[in-house]
Amino acid sequence: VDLSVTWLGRTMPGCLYNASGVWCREEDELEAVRASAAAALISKSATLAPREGNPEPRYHRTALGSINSMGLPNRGFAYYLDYARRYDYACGKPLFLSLSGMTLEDNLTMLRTLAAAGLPAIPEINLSCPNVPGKPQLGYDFVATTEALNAFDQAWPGRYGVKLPPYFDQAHFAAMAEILNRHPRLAFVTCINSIGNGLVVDIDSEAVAIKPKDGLGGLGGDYVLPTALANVREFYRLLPGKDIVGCGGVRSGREAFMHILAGARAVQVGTCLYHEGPAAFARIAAELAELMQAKGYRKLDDFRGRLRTL
Ligand SMILES: CC(C)(C)CCc1c(C(=O)O)[nH]c(=O)[nH]c1=O
Repeated sequence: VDLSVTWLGRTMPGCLYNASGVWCREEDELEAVRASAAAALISKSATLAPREGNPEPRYHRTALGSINSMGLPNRGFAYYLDYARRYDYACGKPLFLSLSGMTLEDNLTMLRTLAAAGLPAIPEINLSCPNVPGKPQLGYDFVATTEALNAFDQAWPGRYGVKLPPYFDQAHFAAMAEILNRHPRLAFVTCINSIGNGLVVDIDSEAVAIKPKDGLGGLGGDYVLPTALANVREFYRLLPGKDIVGCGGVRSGREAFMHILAGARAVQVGTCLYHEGPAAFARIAAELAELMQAKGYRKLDDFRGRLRTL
């Protein structure tokens, strides 16, 4: 069984890697992912300046997944750029850098600096990044998204990707697709980021689970799998020629299989990785291979995007 993935002009040895934000803020975490069965790696969304992030508790696990309001804690763009300068690209595992500037100008500064460095690292720009206060996150503001993508095309000469928040309305899928399809160098979209502003309540303490935002936070894990699959499948249909990276609810070979069936080129693991660590990649890959073997599939192209409707 062959789990390799060819995209962005290269072949990665498998189809699984980390979701930005999980096991990727510090160099030792990135190195642990790279040394694992992960087939690629992506860094924690970088802002221009380092950030402490929100007060703790800011992450909480539940029986069905996770809630977080981390607040973009990261070492700052220069730290991840330095890692990208020293990275051994010949290892065959692509390095992605997630960017989440506090302003559009910061995103452009990071893109221009990365371009000047001339490295094989690929930017994945986080469209859940903060927008003007009082306005929705960038990915939910179609005018701001249009302006941002036009600016990214000017600041970055190569191929890039964006991390999308989940959409829940057919008109929103269509509106975003119309925008994304105007950008030929936008090579991939990663669906989905956490489902925003959930609220977890503890009935014993009669309190919320996390401190920031009076308990509101992004949901991950089992909670988000159907929404993640829907976003993968809709954008797979709506963005011909672009790759979709599946993210959301992957905890075994089964969910990885579902994401690829829905059209995913590669698959990211977040909440499950947070708790299991990088050993999760070998386990999930083995489970996926076993599932493919049982179904008579030899490679991912045998079933990618073949989700049947009734
Ligand atoms: C939510 C933001 C802080 C604006 C961006 C960073 C981010 C965070 C975070 O750092 O809180 N958590 C997520 O689940 N997704 C994200 O994209």
